[in-house]
Amino acid sequence: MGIQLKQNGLAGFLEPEDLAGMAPLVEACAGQLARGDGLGADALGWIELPRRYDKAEFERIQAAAKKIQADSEVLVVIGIGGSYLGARAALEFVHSPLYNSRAGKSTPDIYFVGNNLSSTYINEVIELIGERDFSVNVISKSGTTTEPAIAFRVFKKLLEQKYGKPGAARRIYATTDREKGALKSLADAEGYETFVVPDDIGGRYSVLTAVGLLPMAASGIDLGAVMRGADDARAACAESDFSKNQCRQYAALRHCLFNRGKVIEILVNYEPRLTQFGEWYKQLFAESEGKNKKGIFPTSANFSTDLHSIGQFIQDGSRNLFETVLWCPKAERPLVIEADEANIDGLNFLAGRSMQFVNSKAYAGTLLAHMDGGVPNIVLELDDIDAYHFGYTVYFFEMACALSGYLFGLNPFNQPGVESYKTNMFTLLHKPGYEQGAAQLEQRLSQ
Ligand SMILES: O=P(O)(O)OC[C@H]1O[C@](O)(CO)[C@@H](O)[C@@H]1O
Repeated sequence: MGIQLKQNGLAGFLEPEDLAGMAPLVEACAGQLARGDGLGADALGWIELPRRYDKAEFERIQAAAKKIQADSEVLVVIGIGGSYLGARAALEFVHSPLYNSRAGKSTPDIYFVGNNLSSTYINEVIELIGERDFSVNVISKSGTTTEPAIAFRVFKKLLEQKYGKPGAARRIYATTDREKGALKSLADAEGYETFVVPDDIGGRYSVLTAVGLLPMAASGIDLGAVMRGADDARAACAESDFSKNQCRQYAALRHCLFNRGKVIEILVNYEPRLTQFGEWYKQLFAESEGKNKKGIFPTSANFSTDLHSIGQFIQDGSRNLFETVLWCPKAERPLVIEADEANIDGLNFLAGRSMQFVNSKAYAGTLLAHMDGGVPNIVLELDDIDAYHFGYTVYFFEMACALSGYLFGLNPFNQPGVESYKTNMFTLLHKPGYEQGAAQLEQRLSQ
């Protein structure tokens, strides 16, 4: 159960001493995290979360999910960044990227909005909801982020038109700060049920709080299994013997590769259910590591799909890449390739083979080809792609990311760089308090 780290894709790129040499540094970082005396120490609530989560709130989340399932055909989840990526990843990881279209499903369709500024997208979601009953889960730790705030205005109004103000209030669930922020004030004033993003857990580390758990529960995901997976990962990631701690080894290996000029990590999967997990991973590592002109640039690829697009570059382009492959040998729903009498497509050599067998050869063949092309591969093997492994994998990456940030000497729990675009956008929008400098920005744009 859990994740197995495989290093055969590193042969020829790293020596055993490389890993051994990193061990004391990683151990020192792990010690700082455990003692809480490193950078960003006020944001370490995620470390013990799988065993110390608020059980009363957990019950309330499940009760709210039951109510949503009973009175809504659609749940609109409003949030951006860490306030939506984890829930979306969970939905696809545990159910399917085709979750909303599944025949005979008794849980609500789930649409994610407030994660862009496209009016076309919002209008399309409104059309998709149509006359159906719906509820809204608005999620924002700060309670002030522009994208979800605009989307919430739209969907709040729709709910109020359809159900009246008190009826709408019974269909709005707000996940936000315990005390402060515009969303908390609004929720208190209007009487929405609220859930908490704990003070000591940052947005991108919040998927195992109400932020991710309410949408997961509404979709029928077994929250107990998610938290069991996360707690098993917590125990495995705390293992003091470096040779048995796969999370610490992963953090060490990616840092060794960075030191060899491999400054881009591609998180690869061979299963469409993992595509959104790649999106969640990108925010986790990019906001945590990408600062002070340091860090490994995180990106993701979906194979074999992307072998037919960016595969060329990975094989043969600039040699500053490494891959971390999330591989699951099992297919939850197998499919056997049948013989065909005419065999015009020449595929009868595969007759009787499972599609997963072909997938496994694509994985093995690609691993070797990319190694031959100069791209080292770390493999993280999952036994299954289910609720338990979602919790496990989330925690494993959260810990690896925190360790990696400390290895770079960074605070992995802030994101000061995200403010620059916001400041410019607010200035250009003439938001009160941001008027200064508008003319200068407009002049630069007109050049
Ligand atoms: O939950 P909030 O406060 O709306 O923030 C959403 C996202 O925006 C960011 O703060 C970046 O602007 C992310 O770190 C965060 O996950």
